[in-house]
Amino acid sequence: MNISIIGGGAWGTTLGQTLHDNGHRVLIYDINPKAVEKINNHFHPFFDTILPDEVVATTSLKEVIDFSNYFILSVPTKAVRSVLKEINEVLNKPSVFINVSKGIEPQTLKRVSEIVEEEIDKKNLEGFVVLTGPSHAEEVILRKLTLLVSSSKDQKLSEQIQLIFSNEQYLRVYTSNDLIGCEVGGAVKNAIAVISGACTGLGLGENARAAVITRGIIEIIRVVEIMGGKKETAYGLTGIGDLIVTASSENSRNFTAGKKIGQGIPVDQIYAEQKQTIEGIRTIEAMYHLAKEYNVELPMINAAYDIIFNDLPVKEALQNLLSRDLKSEDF
Ligand SMILES: NC(=O)c1ccc[n+]([C@@H]2O[C@H](COP(=O)([O-])OP(=O)(O)OC[C@H]3O[C@@H](n4cnc5c(N)ncnc54)[C@H](O)[C@@H]3O)[C@@H](O)[C@H]2O)c1
Ligand SMILES: O=P(O)(O)OC[C@H](O)CO
Repeated sequence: MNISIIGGGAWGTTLGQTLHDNGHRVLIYDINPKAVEKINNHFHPFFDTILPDEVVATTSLKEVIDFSNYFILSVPTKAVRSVLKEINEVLNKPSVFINVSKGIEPQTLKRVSEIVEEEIDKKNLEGFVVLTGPSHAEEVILRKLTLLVSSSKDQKLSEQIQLIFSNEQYLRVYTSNDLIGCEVGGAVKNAIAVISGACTGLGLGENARAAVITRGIIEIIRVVEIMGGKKETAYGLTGIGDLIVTASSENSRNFTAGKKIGQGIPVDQIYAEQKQTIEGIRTIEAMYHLAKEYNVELPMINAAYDIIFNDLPVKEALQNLLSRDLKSEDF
């Protein structure tokens, strides 16, 4: 198959290699000419890896649209709406959108599937799939074992995407019928990973990390349920699985950003120093608004919001969390 990849960063380029491994032809589109040049010189734009000659890139949106009717969305979530508007202006055939970005729009609380439905003309929207799960690009590019989940309202389509991405060497894809749960888990785990990193930056230890991960899954479940997903989905790869890999890894951009927050580094400086996408801070903003709008209890996310957006010192935020009424853990 021909498959178009929108966004040739760490993840999009890595998936390009996987699709090539699986016998597909890929064309990557990126707004950044330097990334495109690197890929066309067979270097991964972020990792020290030589790419297969057939993994090629372009800065031409028209070229990537003409190339196929399967589009992988691997730009940061904040760019998804604008890039879809641009695609919609040129697109003239029914197409499938496979989202691999992980976030929720703070202003609208929309998931990427909803943004796609709003921005792509109905006649050209053949289907939507989210492909998500615990997957550091650093490992997938080295073909290290990884499990993902493909989910769509259209079961046949999620099975097709499962087949396209799976191989017997390193990548196994499961399907799920809970699109909302998969989208929400993948997004909210980034917010919890920032919080986990902040604990490490503050000098707290593994006890604190285990506590953040465990109470984090409770906050994820609350969001999944309020947004219409199934809580069981959060127990799987797209929830607990992705939370573990992100909230306990120095490879994670979200964990690393959180660590810097814990060390008292201002968020503007973190964004300026970190070239790659950090989704979690924006998701903390989205979840803070969701908690207010739907009256959901998200104490860790609210504390993180106060640190990042209201300049509350990290130690004070922690003190506030610890001085809440004592309660039972019974489920
Ligand atoms: N890196 C990973 O390990 C990983 C794994 C799974 C999912 N993700 C998710 O994938 C998404 C992308 O992450 P990444 O790590 O590849 O980020 P990245 O910063 O490495 O790459 C993003 C790319 O998108 C390009 N881009 C930005 N705006 C664009 C636009 N309007 N048009 C075209 N290209 C544009 C950038 O130039 C950049 O090359 C994020 O939502 C992330 O959470 C990342
Ligand atoms: O490096 P991060 O924090 O963006 O996480 C990457 C992936 O989402 C892990 O599944």
